[in-house]
Amino acid sequence: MSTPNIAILGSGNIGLSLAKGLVKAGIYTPQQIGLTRRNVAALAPLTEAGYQTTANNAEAVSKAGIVVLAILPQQLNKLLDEIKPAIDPAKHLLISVVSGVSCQDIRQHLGMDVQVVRAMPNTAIAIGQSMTCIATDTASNDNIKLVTSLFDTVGVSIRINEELMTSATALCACGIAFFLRSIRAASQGGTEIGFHAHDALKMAAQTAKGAADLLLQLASHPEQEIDKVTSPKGCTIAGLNEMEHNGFSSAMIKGIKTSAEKAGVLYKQS
Ligand SMILES: NC(=O)C1=CN([C@@H]2O[C@H](COP(=O)(O)OP(=O)(O)OC[C@H]3O[C@@H](n4cnc5c(N)ncnc54)[C@H](OP(=O)(O)O)[C@@H]3O)[C@@H](O)[C@H]2O)C=CC1
Ligand SMILES: O=C(O)[C@@H]1CCC=N1
Repeated sequence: MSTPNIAILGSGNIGLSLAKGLVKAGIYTPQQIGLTRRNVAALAPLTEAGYQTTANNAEAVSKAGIVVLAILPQQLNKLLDEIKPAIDPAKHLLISVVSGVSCQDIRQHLGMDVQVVRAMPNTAIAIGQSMTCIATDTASNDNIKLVTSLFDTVGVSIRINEELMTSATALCACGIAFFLRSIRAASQGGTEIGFHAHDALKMAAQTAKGAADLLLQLASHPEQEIDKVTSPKGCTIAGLNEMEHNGFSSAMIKGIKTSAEKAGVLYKQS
């Protein structure tokens, strides 16, 4: 079965990352992807690259089988009102990456029984390295498989219960920023102890990549790998303990909890 054409409504950070990731993975050609935003002129380079760009969401929906909602929570209701006349529940599958909005919220606003699957990717989707969490309430197994297979081409995906989607948002989608800030902080430390900024950043990023790969490739626990680094009376444990005295783990845990709480109210506050 060939994958239906896709319309990405909201071509911002995550919408464009998804489009680029799908093309890079060879699942779609740019010509099979519709991209929308109100300021369509900003999509000129994408138009040149062959994507179907328009400011008309309903038109994009009518040309697609899969419709990705990639706008901000506060922009969702207006967009749903706009595309409602173009949606055919027998033809369309909706994939929502919008944080804090349930499948039921979307069906309720549309007033129709269309199939909705939520996906929570992160921006590493642009390079095929997303951690994507997938959830639904009423979508068919075939459609869940279709969405999973799509996101499997642009990273790793897992299916979770829908009530955990706000937690997934914090840990994986926001998480990219948390780990990037950690790498940035490490590079700032590196510069203070003698490296040029660009060297320090490269060294910190590759070190972070190695740490992540140790866990993923060896399926080991972080503390098991940390124990291998911390020589008795050594410099690693001295640095690590200093970080913990300053609340390193605590700051990460509290930040993730705060993000999850915020993700849960984004739509209700909009
Ligand atoms: N950024 C991330 O890492 C992730 C984001 N998400 C979720 O994805 C969604 C989008 O986030 P993000 O990409 O960061 O946000 P952006 O603000 O970067 O992108 C939103 C895009 O939607 C467009 N837009 C707004 N209203 C409309 C409309 N009525 N019709 C068509 N396009 C419209 C905007 O362009 P214009 O103003 O020109 O219309 C903009 O390009 C959010 O719900 C977020 O929670 C999920 C996972 C990760
Ligand atoms: O910051 C946000 O609200 C969005 C959701 C996850 C990543 N970015």
